[in-house]
Amino acid sequence: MKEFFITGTDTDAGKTHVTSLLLKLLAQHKKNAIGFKPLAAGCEMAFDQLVNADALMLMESATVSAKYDVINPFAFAPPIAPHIAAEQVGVTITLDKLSAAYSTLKQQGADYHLTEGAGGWALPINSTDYLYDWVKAEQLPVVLVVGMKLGCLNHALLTAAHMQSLGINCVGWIANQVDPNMDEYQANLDSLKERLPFPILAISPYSEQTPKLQIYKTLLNTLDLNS
Ligand SMILES: Nc1ncnc2c1ncn2[C@@H]1O[C@H](COP(=O)(O)OP(=O)(O)OP(=O)(O)O)[C@@H](O)[C@H]1O
Ligand SMILES: C[C@H](N)[C@H](N)CCCCCC(=O)O
Ligand SMILES: [Mg+2]
Repeated sequence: MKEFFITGTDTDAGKTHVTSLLLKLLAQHKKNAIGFKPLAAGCEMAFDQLVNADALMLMESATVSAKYDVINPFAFAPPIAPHIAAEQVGVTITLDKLSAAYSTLKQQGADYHLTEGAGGWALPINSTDYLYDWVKAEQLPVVLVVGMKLGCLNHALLTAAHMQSLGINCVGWIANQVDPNMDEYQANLDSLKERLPFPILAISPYSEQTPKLQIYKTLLNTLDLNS
């Protein structure tokens, strides 16, 4: 069984975009894979339940299916910080509840479990805990999606430094070109390659029509897709 937590430099960094591509890559290699979106804020009612576009996209890209609630156990309507949305409806998100939901996900028969975070790395889940506390408790290997835009150097380097301070195993990062007109894109990419303390796994070029990954060998090694 392999498992990864996909975090990002910020909300809209492209975590869902990249996680969906990773699930499709696993499908191409005939792997049983499932996505997990534990916390989703920004949901709509459909068939009497709140559903989130990220969770639906992960479900579409996965080879293993499961009921919606299993993929997305915490769903909130307003597109705001999840712990605030939870408080508004009297829900308390806890580390134990997240772990219980993750156990259920792991009973669905997948060999790969890709969990998408929410927002950036330092996401509060209640008044005292952060989503990274859960990542640490579960000892999940982490992939950092860097949304390539002005400001991403600071976000990426602070995220990496904080992960290191917690002893998190970040297996690598993926450059996601969210801004097709970013000035000095290549120089920024090189600056991150030089400074981030973990390897680049892939580049996700800007594409609205046919999203794809430029895969580095490090990604195939990380996902165990060499054979
Ligand atoms: N490589 C790309 N090319 C073109 N569009 C992209 C790319 N990556 C992301 N996008 C678009 O940018 C937006 C934000 O991406 P995405 O939803 O994956 O971010 P996120 O990190 O998952 O955000 P959230 O914190 O809400 O979960 C989406 O509309 C997505 O389609
Ligand atoms: C609504 C949005 N798309 C995400 N689902 C939640 C983003 C939370 C960001 C919290 C923060 O860091 O300020
Ligand atoms: Mg997302």
